[in-house]
Amino acid sequence: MSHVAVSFETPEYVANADGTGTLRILEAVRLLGLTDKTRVYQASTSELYGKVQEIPQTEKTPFYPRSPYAVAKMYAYWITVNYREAYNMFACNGILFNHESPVRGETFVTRKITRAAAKIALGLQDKLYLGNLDAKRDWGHAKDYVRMMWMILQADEPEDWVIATGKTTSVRDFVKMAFGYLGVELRFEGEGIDEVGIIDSVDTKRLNELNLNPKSSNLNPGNIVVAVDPRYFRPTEVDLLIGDPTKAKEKLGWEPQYTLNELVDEMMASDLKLMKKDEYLKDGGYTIMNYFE
Ligand SMILES: Nc1nc2c(ncn2[C@@H]2O[C@H](COP(=O)(O)OP(=O)(O)O[C@H]3O[C@H](CO)[C@@H](O)[C@H](O)[C@@H]3O)[C@@H](O)[C@H]2O)c(=O)[nH]1
Repeated sequence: MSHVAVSFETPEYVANADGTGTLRILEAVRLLGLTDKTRVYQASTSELYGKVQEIPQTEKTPFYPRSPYAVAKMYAYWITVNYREAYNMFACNGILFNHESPVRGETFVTRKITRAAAKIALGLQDKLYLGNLDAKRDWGHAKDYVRMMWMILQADEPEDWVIATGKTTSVRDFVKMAFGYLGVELRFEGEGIDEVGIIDSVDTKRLNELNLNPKSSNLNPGNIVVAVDPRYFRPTEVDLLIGDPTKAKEKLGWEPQYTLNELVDEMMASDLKLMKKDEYLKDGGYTIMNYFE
């Protein structure tokens, strides 16, 4: 269970799956006598930092979890450390900051944005509704992070590691980057729940390059394509995350290979391709499913 907002609706389930679930795996290794030949990677998270106590966040920054998900993950973190110390188990926490890709679940904010931007470009959707546009995240490419998971398990000693890019970007700026891929410049106006994203300009040459038809798309200057829906606000929010991956770089030689721009471009290209299938079906007279968070 990895969705922070959903964890407020299912707090007991997340404690069981993400907290006690980790204990069950560690116990299985111990009780089966597999400690000497097993290496355990615990998918820890930057959500542990929550209401951040230090900027940027390192392996030494104190935790302040802000959701049932993060509290359950806090148990998972410490039980992993405890089994390492108590039973000499090769058990590690990878404290991964947000990592994204074209196969990210559609209810996480990056994918929700790239899918919607692609649908708006194809005339299949009018508007994208989001929650907190000010939230800032340290977004990296999942491929870089999964490579690091593997490196953590090959290390000489079991340790805990921060995996991050060291850069932070707001949700609002991520939206601008996604529309930027389409040759569209957005401007934001208004405040709080009245804030909207309006199309400032459209580069028709870029639309042609992408084989998008300006007439059937919803990309027209003046169109409101982003609005705020308070249903997506969280009872307690994590406002700012930015990690310091110095330890991983220096001790394991990890270097991320993707920039955020490359990640956004890859996600946009993939979602345009995916949504073109919907366009094809719609043109053929079929009903297009609407996907909502
Ligand atoms: N999901 C979502 N988030 C929104 C929206 N509008 C604004 N946001 C804001 O966008 C930020 C990122 O939300 P998510 O993409 O849902 O990710 P997350 O809460 O940061 O958690 C992800 O990253 C953690 C760290 O790696 C993971 O531990 C966690 O499982 C998840 O993958 C949050 O501050 C959230 O409030 C929206 O419509 N939907």
